[in-house]
Amino acid sequence: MSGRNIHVYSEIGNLKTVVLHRPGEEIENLTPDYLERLLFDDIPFLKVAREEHDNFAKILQNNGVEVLYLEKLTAESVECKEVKELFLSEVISECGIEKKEEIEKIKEFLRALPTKAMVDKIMAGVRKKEVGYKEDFNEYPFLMDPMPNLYFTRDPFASIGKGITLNSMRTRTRRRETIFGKYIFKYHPEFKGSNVPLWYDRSHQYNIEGGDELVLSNEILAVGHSERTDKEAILTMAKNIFEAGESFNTVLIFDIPKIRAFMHLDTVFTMIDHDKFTVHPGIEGSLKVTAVTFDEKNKELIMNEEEGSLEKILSKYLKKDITLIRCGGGDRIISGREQWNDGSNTLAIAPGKVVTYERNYITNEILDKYNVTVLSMASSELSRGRGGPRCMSMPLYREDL
Ligand SMILES: NC(=[NH2+])NCCC[C@H](N)C(=O)O
Repeated sequence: MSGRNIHVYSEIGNLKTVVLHRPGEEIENLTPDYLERLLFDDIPFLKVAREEHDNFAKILQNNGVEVLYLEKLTAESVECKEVKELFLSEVISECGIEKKEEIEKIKEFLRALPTKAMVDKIMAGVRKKEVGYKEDFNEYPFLMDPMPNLYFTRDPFASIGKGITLNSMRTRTRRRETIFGKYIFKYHPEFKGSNVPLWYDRSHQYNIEGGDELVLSNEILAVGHSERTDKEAILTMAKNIFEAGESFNTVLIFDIPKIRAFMHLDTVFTMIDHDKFTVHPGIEGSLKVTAVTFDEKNKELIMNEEEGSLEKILSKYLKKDITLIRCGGGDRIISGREQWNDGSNTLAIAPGKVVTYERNYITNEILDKYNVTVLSMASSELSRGRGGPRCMSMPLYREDL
């Protein structure tokens, strides 16, 4: 089976391969009691969420993108007995079960399933009654929590250059999601031989999430210091990338407000063409940008705080005039509404060709006026998880510009 490589040196190069996760039974395991802890604002109707997601996949496939599914890649990675045992032990060890008897029961229950069904069940969560325990109505029903955020494949691991960051997620509910990427890149028949370099590892103390990681060019990265990502993690990742001799020579750290609406940099800022970005006006006034470079001789990072407007800073580093397209046109109400529904979270599948949510029709009309090709999709149910088309996708291969 031929090896696959990671190759992502821009946000806009023709997208050739992407990882998605089709919303699973984990969505049906959401209830009001746990919505906040599980990072959802409402309970999606799974049937419709799947229809919307299938349409998303079809848009990509109709535009020449190979769609891989996280759940299938994981099942293919843990098929062999030894790896499956390692995987089961790691997944169970991180779900907070303490009693040895419960650990053995849930391991036996999962081991007995066909591999793909086992992966689907781990993602969906395991209830106490599924392994033979009595459930009182008022007690917590899960032995293993559901992972409803898995369809936001942008965050647990992120492709940069030839490698990935295997991320250390901020919240407990999303931490186990990174185990899937760990086993795919270590054991999947099409990846294990590629020795994909890790620019960051899930075991590291400081947090970083993929929604904060943007590849602006083959030299420049932009990373959000956000509600979910620590500056220390960005610096560790930067040093690993610089020392590996990749083509990147600068990491721009965007210090953005630490609030849920702006949870990741890509909720307020995405690249859509060689010289165009969408941006939420809510970050422009207070934005602080720090440029991180590398002193090869002393093997040290150098940090310089950038002055001036976002356009000026981007123009300086991308060496071209930059246009910022404000989500919602800059109107306080429209921008607020459309940013909340991920109007700034565009996925570029080619230069000037993006996937967006149809509900953000004002921003879409503005993009059209800038000659951006907009492929819009319904998202009434998907939006309840508070993520957009970029959140729901992790590129593995983009053609160079
Ligand atoms: N790249 C992104 N903007 N991801 C959005 C993730 C949404 C998810 N409910 C969370 O809070 O983590």
